[in-house]
Amino acid sequence: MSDKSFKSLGLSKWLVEALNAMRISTPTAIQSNCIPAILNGRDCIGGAKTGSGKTVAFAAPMLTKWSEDPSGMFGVILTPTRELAMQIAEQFTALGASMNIRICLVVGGESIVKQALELQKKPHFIIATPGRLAHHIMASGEDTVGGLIRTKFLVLDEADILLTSTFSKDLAVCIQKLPAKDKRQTLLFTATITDQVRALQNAPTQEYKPPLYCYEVGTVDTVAIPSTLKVEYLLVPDYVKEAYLYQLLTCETYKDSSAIVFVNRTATAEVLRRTLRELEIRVTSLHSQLPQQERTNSLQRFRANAARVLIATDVAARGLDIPIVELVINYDIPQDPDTFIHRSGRTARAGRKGDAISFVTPRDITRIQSIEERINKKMEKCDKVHDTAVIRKALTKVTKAKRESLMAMEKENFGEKRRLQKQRNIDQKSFRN
Ligand SMILES: Nc1ncnc2c1ncn2[C@@H]1O[C@H](COP(=O)(O)OP(=O)(O)OP(=O)(O)O)[C@@H](O)[C@H]1O
Repeated sequence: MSDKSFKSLGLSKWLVEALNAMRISTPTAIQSNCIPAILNGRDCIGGAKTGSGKTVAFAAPMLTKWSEDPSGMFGVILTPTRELAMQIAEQFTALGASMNIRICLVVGGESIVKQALELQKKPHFIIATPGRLAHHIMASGEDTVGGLIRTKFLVLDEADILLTSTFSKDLAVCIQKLPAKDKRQTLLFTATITDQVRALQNAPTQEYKPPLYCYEVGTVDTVAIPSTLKVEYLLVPDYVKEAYLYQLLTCETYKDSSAIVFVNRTATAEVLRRTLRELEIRVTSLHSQLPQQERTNSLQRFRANAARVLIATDVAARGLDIPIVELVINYDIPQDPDTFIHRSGRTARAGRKGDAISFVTPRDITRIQSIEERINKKMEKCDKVHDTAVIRKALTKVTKAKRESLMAMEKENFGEKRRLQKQRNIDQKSFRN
């Protein structure tokens, strides 16, 4: 937190009131540094840890400028996942409610026709995943996407991943429809600034103009995770991972905690969801193989605490802001240390405490070392599950539940080889739209 007020940073009075109504009254470091620069017309790279208020850092100055001239399409905000786009759209809607703000959500899995009709009404802000916005640009007429040429702002939220090859084609289509780099402001935000993002400061590209104002709070050379986040590991033999998970979720410390369990594959998410449900844990799941309506419902149930545990792939790793989450479990260790930072950052947000526990099998040692090096912190050994007799007792129950889950999945043809292959492919592309 800083000693400045939002008003002294130059935000409009109506917006300061809207922020205060959400109990956001003292700017965080990223906010007090980036808001004046953006209001001054600068392009900006903003790097700060997970849960440190980056959304307000880019939204508030844009909303202030928009309210001075609230006409036409004003800003485009691109994010890697549908759920994150939905969350940002909700925040913009809430902040701009008193000013009759018009927001259009453009994400995969929803009606293209409905989105095209909304785009024709010239919303003030478009919050989109690159794949679906690119689709509209290529498939719709000027009456739908023509207004994009007058937008004043482009935001890349989770900029590091949006600048990777996964998104490059779609991003290029979107950018080519926006005003040239000198005629718009470009804002890039992430908790994990990569060299590729940082390089934009010095090297002009066709799409981005230096010099950018670049502000990084504690993401380089210091610990890259929030100070309120406790990181621990649990050594787990591969064949009893489910029993350890059950033990951890039902141990004295976490038996009532909201938890997200991250896995690397959709098939694992499905087995775990069914197994834990058999074991009477209130569980739901989020991954790219679910229909969009189910994804949305699942997340809503978890946000509302109707489900206590969310089993998720990396579609849930970035940006999601669910204050009740107290525990993140890395059931599978991610390959990229930055993914660990984003996953773990689903807890310990905005100064709250949270725990991230990683299940480590002998195969994962190298990955854990890379993560510790990246976050600049050693993980401590988790002492919540250590009694082998207890694990052995749980094992019988958990093995039975898992067997029943697998049988049910087989009956529903979930285990079919071709389908699993498709899942693997889609899972790799799960960020695309
Ligand atoms: N100045 C503030 N004071 C108190 N709470 C704040 C402030 N700014 C933002 N918040 C709250 O902090 C939480 C985290 O903010 P936000 O989601 O923007 O984090 P983030 O930095 O984008 O994280 P991530 O890297 O995970 O996307 C939100 O619930 C938000 O409402």
